Amino acid sequence: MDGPLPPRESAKFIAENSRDVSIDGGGVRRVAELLLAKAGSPELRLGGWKALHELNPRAADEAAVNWVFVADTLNFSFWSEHEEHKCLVGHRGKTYSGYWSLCAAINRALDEGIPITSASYYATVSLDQVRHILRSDTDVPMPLIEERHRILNETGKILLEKFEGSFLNCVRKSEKSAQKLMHLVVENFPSYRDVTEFEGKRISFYKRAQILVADTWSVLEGEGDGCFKDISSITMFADYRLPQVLVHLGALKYSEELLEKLLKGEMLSYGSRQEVEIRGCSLWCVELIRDCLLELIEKKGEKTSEEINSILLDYYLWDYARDHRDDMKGIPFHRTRCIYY
Ligand SMILES: Nc1nc2c(c(CN[C@H]3C=C[C@H](O)[C@@H]3O)cn2[C@@H]2O[C@H](COP(=O)(O)O)[C@@H](O)[C@H]2O)c(=O)[nH]1
Repeated sequence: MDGPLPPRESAKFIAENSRDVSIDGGGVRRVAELLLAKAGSPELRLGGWKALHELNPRAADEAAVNWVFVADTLNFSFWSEHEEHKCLVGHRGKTYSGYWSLCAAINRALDEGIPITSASYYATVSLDQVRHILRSDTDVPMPLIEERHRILNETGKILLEKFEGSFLNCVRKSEKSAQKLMHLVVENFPSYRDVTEFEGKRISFYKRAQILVADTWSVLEGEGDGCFKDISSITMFADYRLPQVLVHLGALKYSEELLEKLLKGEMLSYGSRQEVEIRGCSLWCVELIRDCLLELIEKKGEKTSEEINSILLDYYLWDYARDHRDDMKGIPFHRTRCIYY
């Protein structure tokens, strides 16, 4: 049986058949114009991954690559029932929520001498130890702790068996191809298989596999083993924040019925029609924004030092969503509880 449609083709197919989610051409252009003003700035450059985020590793060595691997293996489902009542992690004097609470917990464990980024450790780490490592400073634990424990054991064992315990060996097997690395990850690590059905077709988003490739490219600063010749083939990462910010910016629109459902906080199951439409249209929307932005840069005759790709647009929009949390209060994010994003 041949594999699912790749993410970009999946997104195009979904956008062409979507009922409750649509892309707004005028909104796409306005977002591209917003980003044009940022072209060349640190927020839209590869170096921003380290420069703008103090929890990300500074180094570009094997340990840093293995830090990225364990972070992206657990990079899912941080949203809480009530926004004001959520998991928080304090680290070196600052308090972090959401995805950053995971990174803070990883760095806190390393500071405590717990080798959480070593496969030989997390392949057999116990549930109680994982509860301790990911502990919250509030009475709200990080969601899906049992799943995180199961995935750590499963992933650690595979990394030991197939890649001598280091994700850098998996990166080297990709021979500097982002696509090959993405496929190596989904073929070998079951928790990364973000695949579902839409209108009778098998489709894929591979959100965590794609962000793993992107973060590997970023932590290696696009050099050496991280110099992926096809890095621009990686799409944005279909999570629950990007749709929210794209709706806020007017590039994506929900039907009345869907908006009402989301405002009530109703859950959407992974793989349900509306959840797939939200993720697929968001992905396709960012592809259109990138095309429009590259056109505007071309027209302006501006040569940006680095090629703008969907990864850098995604990072920018995700950080934008973080920085504009209050402005976005009226726009609901979709609530799906799963291990894929
Ligand atoms: N599309 C997209 N989704 C991303 C990220 C990241 C972290 N990447 C940062 C790290 C280094 C780089 O500099 C990036 O800035 C996490 N997520 C997803 O968001 C959700 C968590 O959201 P909240 O509850 O607000 O923390 C959850 O689904 C998580 O999987 C991204 O970049 N793009």
